[in-house]
Amino acid sequence: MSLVLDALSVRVAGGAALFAPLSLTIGPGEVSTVMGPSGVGKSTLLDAIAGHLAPAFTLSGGVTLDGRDILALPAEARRVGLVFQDAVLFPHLSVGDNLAFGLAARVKGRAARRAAVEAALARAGLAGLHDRDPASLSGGQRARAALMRSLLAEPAALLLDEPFSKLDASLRDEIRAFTFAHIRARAIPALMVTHDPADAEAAGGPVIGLTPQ
Ligand SMILES: Nc1ncnc2c1ncn2[C@@H]1O[C@H](COP(=O)(O)OP(=O)(O)OP(=O)(O)O)[C@@H](O)[C@H]1O
Repeated sequence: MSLVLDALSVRVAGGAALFAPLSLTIGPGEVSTVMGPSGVGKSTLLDAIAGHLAPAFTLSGGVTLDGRDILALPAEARRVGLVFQDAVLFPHLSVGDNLAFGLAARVKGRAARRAAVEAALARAGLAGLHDRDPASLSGGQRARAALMRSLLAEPAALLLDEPFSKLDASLRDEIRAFTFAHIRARAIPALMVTHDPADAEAAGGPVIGLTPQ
């Protein structure tokens, strides 16, 4: 599974491109990092790939995932997961129901869905917390649950927008290692936006500097 960007560029409708066209191939289990000045369009780049581009922008270039052109597809058909720093759990659902919300549609039947959620909770070190209220979890537990919810949807690629920046230092290393281990285990390509050079180093993949056009 590879994610390929071909001269991808975004412009404000009727205006100039935000950044120089970007071409990039991200292989299975690889995490490429995008860095660049504030406002250059890093979050907008991820939105464009995920299919959530605001109407104010227009897109040029191509994006393929596993050889399939995804730009013509609606967001929900792209199989691209997006994890961001403010990823929150739905407060009115239990922790387990939050994860079940992300569960791929192919998992049918109540018992099978419950088993898949329990297994994911255990993998995230959250065993026994199925029925808990999200507000009763620690910040690190919430971050792991939100990440698991994204992974349970079985995305074919994962986009990470400053995923660790709200975590305190003691948690950051743990969640970072957890996230990258899961990306490798699932052999999906990932693209991460960050301002933190330590994130890029831990990701281990290429670092791309996004430059204003
Ligand atoms: N709806 C909009 N209409 C016009 N311009 C917008 C709109 N939304 C965002 N922008 C502009 O698009 C540019 C890209 O924003 P974006 O959030 O992608 O930057 P970023 O590189 O992720 O920044 P940061 O590092 O600060 O998060 C910014 O200059 C922003 O002001």
